[in-house]
Amino acid sequence: MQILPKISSSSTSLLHFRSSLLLSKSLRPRFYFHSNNPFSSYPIQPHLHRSFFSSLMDSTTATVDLVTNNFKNQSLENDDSNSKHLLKLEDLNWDHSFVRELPADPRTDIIPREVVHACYTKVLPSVEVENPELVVWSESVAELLELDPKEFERPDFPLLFSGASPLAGAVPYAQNYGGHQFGTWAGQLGDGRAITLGEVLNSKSERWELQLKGAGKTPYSRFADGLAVLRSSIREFLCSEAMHSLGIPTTRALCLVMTGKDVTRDMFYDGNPKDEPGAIVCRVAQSFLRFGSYQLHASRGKEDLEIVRTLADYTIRHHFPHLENMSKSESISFSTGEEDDSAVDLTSNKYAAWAVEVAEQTASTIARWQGVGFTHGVMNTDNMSVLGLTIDYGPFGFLDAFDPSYTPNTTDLPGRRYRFANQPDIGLWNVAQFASTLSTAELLNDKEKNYAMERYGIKFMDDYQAIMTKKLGLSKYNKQMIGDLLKNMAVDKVDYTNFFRLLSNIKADPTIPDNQLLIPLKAALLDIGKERKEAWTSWVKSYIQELSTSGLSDEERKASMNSVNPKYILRNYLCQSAIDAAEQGYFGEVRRVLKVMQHPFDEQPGMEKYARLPPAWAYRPGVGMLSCSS
Ligand SMILES: Nc1ncnc2c1ncn2[C@@H]1O[C@H](COP(=O)(O)OP(=O)(O)OP(=O)(O)O)[C@@H](O)[C@H]1O
Repeated sequence: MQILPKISSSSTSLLHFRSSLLLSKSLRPRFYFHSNNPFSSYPIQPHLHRSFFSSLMDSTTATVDLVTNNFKNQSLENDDSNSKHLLKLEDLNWDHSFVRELPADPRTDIIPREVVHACYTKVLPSVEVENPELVVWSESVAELLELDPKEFERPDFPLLFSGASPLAGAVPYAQNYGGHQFGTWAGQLGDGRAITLGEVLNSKSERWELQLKGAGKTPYSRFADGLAVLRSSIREFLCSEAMHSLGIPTTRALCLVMTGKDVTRDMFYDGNPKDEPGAIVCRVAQSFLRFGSYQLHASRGKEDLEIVRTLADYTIRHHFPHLENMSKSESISFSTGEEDDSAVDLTSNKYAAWAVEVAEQTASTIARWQGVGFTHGVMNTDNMSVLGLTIDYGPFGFLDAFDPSYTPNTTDLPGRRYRFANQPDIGLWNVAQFASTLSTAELLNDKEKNYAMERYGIKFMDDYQAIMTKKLGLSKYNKQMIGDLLKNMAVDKVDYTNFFRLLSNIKADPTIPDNQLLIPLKAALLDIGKERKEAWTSWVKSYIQELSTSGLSDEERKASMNSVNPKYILRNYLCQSAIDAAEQGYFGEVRRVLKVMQHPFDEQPGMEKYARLPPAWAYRPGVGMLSCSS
């Protein structure tokens, strides 16, 4: 069964949007060129209508504090200096709730097959290794597990984290899930090369799932080999850690081990496969459950709807426990528009409250992607975390020259479905699939489903506006100013990261003569002609005027802007340099890039070369744009 919700394209105001959601029984989001979304300055598919986001732009207010607080919350987890009792690997406190509480595949072989009525299959890592080596590790992830950093020095560490030797206490399994890929239902997918070792509880009762990506075949491997190569593993390791340091919810990475065995890959899908070094990343997250984990069972008809409910209960119990006992005082009431003015009472249905949280967390994460210019590249529903984490670092890319139509994925080129500017709409499309799944399982009614989707839109715009307001150092959201800026940036292909970092050097002094206004931005506004200089000068003038109302000193504003505008971003070419060195056996560069990306907002004297624009070689195939071959 295909679950395809619809959203009316005629919604031009928030009210209209709400009503149209209510009117359509089966909701199907469509993808629009959003004339009012400042990211979409240039039409990609002009024949399509404008985005529903345009209708929300004027009706939500941004609060700068929201962003400040969110960024603060993200860094809390490392603030546990008082509770240091460090563990050996053997002492980890394994929990295995997933295996205990959810239906299992009765078989444990790895023969590719449809696995029905089950959320997972117990399977052991089967990857072959030859003198495996530890390439890089994250002490900050070890801290989450309360793991002694000395454990990384153990001679058996590479064997344990390639899966070649069993880790005491682990009960490995592969998860079963499905998904929509590029908008089409793909059926069962599952962990074809990721094998979970189990969940570890730390002393604060935080749950962390450990998963080896590239550890060998599972029943979900279909025709593939269950393996991963060094280049994609380095990209996943570095980017997940870099995203965390940028304050963006993400899966993490504990370590990366090179197997010592080659893996054959056709990197450009051009019929020229070659051998590449194999590798395994140990990923860590509170949970790797995806929208597709629920979708798969709902797609299999009535008999399996009970599994959707069981999985929903499991997820709420372990990952949204505050919803189990929500009291009336926390209730949120919502008027759904002219046609049906009754309220959605989230206290009467925990699944509705859950769907809203999933929608909002997804929206919030995507707003942060837009803020730093991150393009995921493969936002299929099997890559949408139910915790709103960024998951699956395939052909991702951070924007260099600003281009709203940028997609890092060569497979995405014909339609650019996953282009930068389209990510907010795709997020909604995916949330709609998730909400429809819950509604198919009779956990949500139509009104609750619509409400979850509407909350996505509102939360996205609130967070996005707050982020952009802070990036520019403004006291309130200014749609016109931000829209004009992004238009200028797109015309002149201005580097997204460097521009915002330099912008904080502008002084809020209206007496600065016109011919000096662009001096602070010189390094970002390269090669612009006279006419463009005029456009930029005019923008900077209005910007300075707006700044003068902010009440902040130049120094205060600069400090605040620099806390959200990174100096260092994991550009694809930096990943590639680290990969090239590692493939030659030199791991120092991967480790150095990790260190730099762990402090993206700091100046880091001596490391300036990691903030440079991409060199000419960065435009060669396989660096700035990648296929899914990994
Ligand atoms: N080399 C491989 N061997 C077996 N299965 C694979 C392989 N590569 C991808 N898959 C499977 O293909 C599906 C979609 O691939 P996707 O590119 O999202 O995977 P991935 O990068 O392996 O996964 P993840 O989403 O866990 O990061 C998933 O079911 C995945 O497990």
